[in-house]
Amino acid sequence: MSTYLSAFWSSVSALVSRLLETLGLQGKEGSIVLLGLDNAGKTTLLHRLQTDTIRSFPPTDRPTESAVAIQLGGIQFRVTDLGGHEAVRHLWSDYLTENAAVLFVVDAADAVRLEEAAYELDALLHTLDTNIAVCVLLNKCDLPVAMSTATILQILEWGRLEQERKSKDADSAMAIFRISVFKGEGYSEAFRWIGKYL
Ligand SMILES: Nc1nc2c(ncn2[C@@H]2O[C@H](COP(=O)(O)OP(=O)(O)OP(=O)(O)O)[C@@H](O)[C@H]2O)c(=O)[nH]1
Ligand SMILES: [Mg+2]
Repeated sequence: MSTYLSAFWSSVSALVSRLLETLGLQGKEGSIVLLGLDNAGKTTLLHRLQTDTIRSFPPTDRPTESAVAIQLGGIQFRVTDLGGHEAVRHLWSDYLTENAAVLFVVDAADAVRLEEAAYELDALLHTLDTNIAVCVLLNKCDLPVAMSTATILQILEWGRLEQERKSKDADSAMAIFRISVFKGEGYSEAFRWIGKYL
């Protein structure tokens, strides 16, 4: 019986490996930089990825790098969490190396600061190499006051940002996902997307 079981599991794992290979995700490694305004939820996300638990953190002042194995895609990511408050945003540019992808986290429930987030995203895209994939995460979608995607896209001027990047490089990649770190929703899809560009 146990021989049957172990044969079964080894064929399941072979099947999963083949599937990941087909998806181009097997054995991949990449580095990701977490950016976005202070209080967006970057450190909470990194901690959830590492431990699948939620806890609170003081604002990040020093960049923190962690290796995180994302189970879903079978990809090993190195994630660097940077502080988002204004005084430390100048550090962002030091981490935008060519093999990194950017996760830009936005607090979808903070209407007051959405324009500030829009300004920073715009500024980032102006300095960023077009071969660096940019994935915007609209976090805190568990809150009833979270804004609709349509409203956020309009305030971020997403259409213009996309057009400007595409006009510089037709192959440039950017995408946007609604997530809730608290509920554990949305970010697996985002990592799966970003995995294609590492
Ligand atoms: N409702 C809700 N709150 C969240 C979620 N994710 C994070 N938060 C809260 O948002 C606040 C800020 O989280 P942090 O992860 O410290 O934010 P940060 O982006 O790392 O901030 P800096 O380090 O200052 O740049 C905390 O109170 C978190 O508990 C979420 O999915 N839903
Ligand atoms: Mg932080």
